[in-house]
Amino acid sequence: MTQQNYPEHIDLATVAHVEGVVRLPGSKSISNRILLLAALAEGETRIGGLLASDDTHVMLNALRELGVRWEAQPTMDGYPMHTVAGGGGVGGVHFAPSADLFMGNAGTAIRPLTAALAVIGGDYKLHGVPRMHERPIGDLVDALNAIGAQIEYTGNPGYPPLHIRKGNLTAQRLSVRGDVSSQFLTALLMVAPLMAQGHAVTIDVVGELISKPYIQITLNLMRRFGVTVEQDGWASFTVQAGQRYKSPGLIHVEGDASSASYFLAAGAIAGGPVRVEGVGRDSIQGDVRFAEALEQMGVQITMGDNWIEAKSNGPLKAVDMDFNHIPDAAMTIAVAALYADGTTTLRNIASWRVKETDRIAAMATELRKLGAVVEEGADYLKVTPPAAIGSAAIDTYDDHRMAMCFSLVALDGALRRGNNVRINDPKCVAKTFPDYFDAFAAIAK
Ligand SMILES: O=C(O)C1=C[C@@H](OP(=O)(O)O)[C@@H](O)[C@H](O)C1
Ligand SMILES: C=C(OP(=O)(O)O)C(=O)O
Repeated sequence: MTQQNYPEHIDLATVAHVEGVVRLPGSKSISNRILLLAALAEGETRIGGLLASDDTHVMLNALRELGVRWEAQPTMDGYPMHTVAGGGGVGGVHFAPSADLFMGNAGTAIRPLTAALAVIGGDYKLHGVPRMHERPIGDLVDALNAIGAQIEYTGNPGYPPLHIRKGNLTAQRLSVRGDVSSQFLTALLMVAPLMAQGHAVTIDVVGELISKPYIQITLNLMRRFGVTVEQDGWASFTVQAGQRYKSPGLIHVEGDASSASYFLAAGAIAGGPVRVEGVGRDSIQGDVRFAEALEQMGVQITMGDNWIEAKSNGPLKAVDMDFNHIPDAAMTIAVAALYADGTTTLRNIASWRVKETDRIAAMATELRKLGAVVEEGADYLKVTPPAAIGSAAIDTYDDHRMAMCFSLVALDGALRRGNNVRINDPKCVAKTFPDYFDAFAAIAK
């Protein structure tokens, strides 16, 4: 796995100011979607800028176990170029007939692969780290089993581990709940062309769909691989018969917009300007809208096609916002709220409870350690900053975003020298950003 040699915990040395340019690692969401689409497509795909982290290694290793040929070659710009041999398109996808696959804690790997393997058929076991076995997958399994898939739970019903056997999928119409994770709909959309042989396939969404911008990423990348999806609002999606995934040849992975949030927030809290390169106005990721939230907090934001810059503009303004569209980057707002001039409310974030940890509970616990007054609800968080941020050792719950979010407070401590904030178990950043603390140290001068 992708481990940097970080110590047991990180204490930042004293820094004078925060400023600089950060070249972002590739987007996790885009990387894992492209890998699977490339494996399902006709022809060979060359992928520039793929994220190298635990989540993408899980997907790459699974594809290798399934007999998909891929290789990585170094390039002049420091990022490897991955080449994935396609599976021959719809009807021509030949995965190994059986495999035992470790999915780590990568939602973007287990959910789409479950759908793909159920549709392709074979004898597959999928399992992950203990937390993965607490993350729901029942809505996706129900949707697939209802149309003839053979997926069994080998642990607790509704959760991985899973055993997938060969089923007989024939449906022209299926439905899936959209209110626990958008990844279930993403998974079904990605395999819909494999089912749409001889007839169209329509997917109906039951319940209010959450995290909608991630569906836009899915549809955008499917289009890049030659498949268009007809959309009836957010309620139903149709893939017409006879479409096949075709390799676009070369495809480039944007920088990760969720990873960008920590650097932008650092610029917002501690001076700046801090510029991130790799995402900007042209991005297909919803999390670029984190910049809008910062703007509402009074931060000076400038944006180019492929970069975003944040500069502090005095103390932050407290906000009361719905963050359903950017659940990952919203965690960064919860920590930035420590520097606001009043109570910040994050609404409509229930999905936080079923991610790497119960993020609403974890965030509330750790913010309180620093002296904040936090009110926690089933789907919201209210953060009132303390008069002075205290010293604390922050626990990270094996959640990369907890570690990256709270690095902002460690930074504040290092700048103002009044407090000391230690980050326990920083290695968990390996899920999406293995050298995060090195990149962070480079802007804290
Ligand atoms: O499809 C994706 O790439 C993702 C969707 C989101 O999950 P939910 O749809 O479960 O909110 C997000 O939190 C996750 O990090 C990545
Ligand atoms: C929720 C996340 O990951 P996953 O793709 O495993 O759902 C995340 O990266 O914040």
